[in-house]
Amino acid sequence: MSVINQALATAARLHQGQLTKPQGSLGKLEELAIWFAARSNSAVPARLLPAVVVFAADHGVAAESVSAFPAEVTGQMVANFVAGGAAINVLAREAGASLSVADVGVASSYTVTESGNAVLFRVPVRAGTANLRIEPAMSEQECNQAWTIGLDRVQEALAGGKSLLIGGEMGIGNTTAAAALICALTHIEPEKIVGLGTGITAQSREHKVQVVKDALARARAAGAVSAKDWLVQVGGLEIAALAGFYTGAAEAGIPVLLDGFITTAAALVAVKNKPEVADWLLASHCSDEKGHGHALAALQLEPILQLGLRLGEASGAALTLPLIQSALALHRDMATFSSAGIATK
Ligand SMILES: Cc1cc2ncn([C@H]3O[C@H](COP(=O)(O)O)[C@@H](O)[C@H]3O)c2cc1C
Ligand SMILES: O=C(O)c1cccnc1
Repeated sequence: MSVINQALATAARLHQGQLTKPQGSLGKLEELAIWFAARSNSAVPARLLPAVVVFAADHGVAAESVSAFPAEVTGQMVANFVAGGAAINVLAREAGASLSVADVGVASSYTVTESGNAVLFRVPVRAGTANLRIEPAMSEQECNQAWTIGLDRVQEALAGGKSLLIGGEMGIGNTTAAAALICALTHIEPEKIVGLGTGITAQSREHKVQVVKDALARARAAGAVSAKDWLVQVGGLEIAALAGFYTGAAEAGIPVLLDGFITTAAALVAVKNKPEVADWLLASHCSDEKGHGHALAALQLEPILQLGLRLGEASGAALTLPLIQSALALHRDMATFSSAGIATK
């Protein structure tokens, strides 16, 4: 596991104090620049080279009517990513981030026409998870296989010189799996965590709460204890790949920008599995999904934005990139009091 460099943080803080502005006047942007300095090789880090990887997979629990959309949408959206028409295609392009999609377990067949800005890796572990309400979502071996796909994506990003990793997800039914994981790992009750996902009714949400309660009771009876046990029992293939992705990023010493509810559930798994992963995580936004704020608080993360988003796909993280790049540009390019000949206090 890579360790963060406190000496660079101190040097970056000193540098901030010399820039031509009242100290602290750039608020959170100052803290962001210092945060990145501690996770780079310089007190004044270079512009970030961000990579977005969207992990896609299906969920057997979709059979329980927990989503407003049918399961086929997962594969159809993968085709949309490759064609360039999804929100994340637009946002990654705007932010200058590379975009790839990893199919780690889409159940339906889909046809792709490569015309957009996303590269597709077809590496399905199985055709979607099993229904986590009634049986383990996947086997331990399948979970490890999905986790390793996340690690592989980090290696590719490293080889490409990327300096910030963003994971996204696509998988109809995955707010149910994410909610179950968050409940299991934070001991917060499902009523506080289960949300509306793609836009189910309040009545459907009550049913979704019961599905999560049943899944938790079943998994507990099956002897789930560790974060990885819970991932096998109530997780998802894309969530396992994301947890591997975050763990690999921390091992390689590359900062991670989290997205919404599902990616935060994956981060919880990664951190409960290896607490040092937490040092490398930054929260982009707090989504409108009911339990997201609780999950971020459990990770002691403060989101940068709160825009009422509830999309996923890494959209919130991509939207935060321009702010982060601005924070680093200010840190890098502003004049100092002495270079500009400006009187100090
Ligand atoms: C067209 C469309 C595009 C999406 N992009 C992300 N999601 C988001 O919605 C899903 C989770 O919500 P639930 O648990 O209610 O199914 C995930 O696929 C997530 O990424 C989408 C959903 C839809 C319908
Ligand atoms: O918070 C999210 O990432 C989210 C919320 C609803 C649906 N999909 C994703």
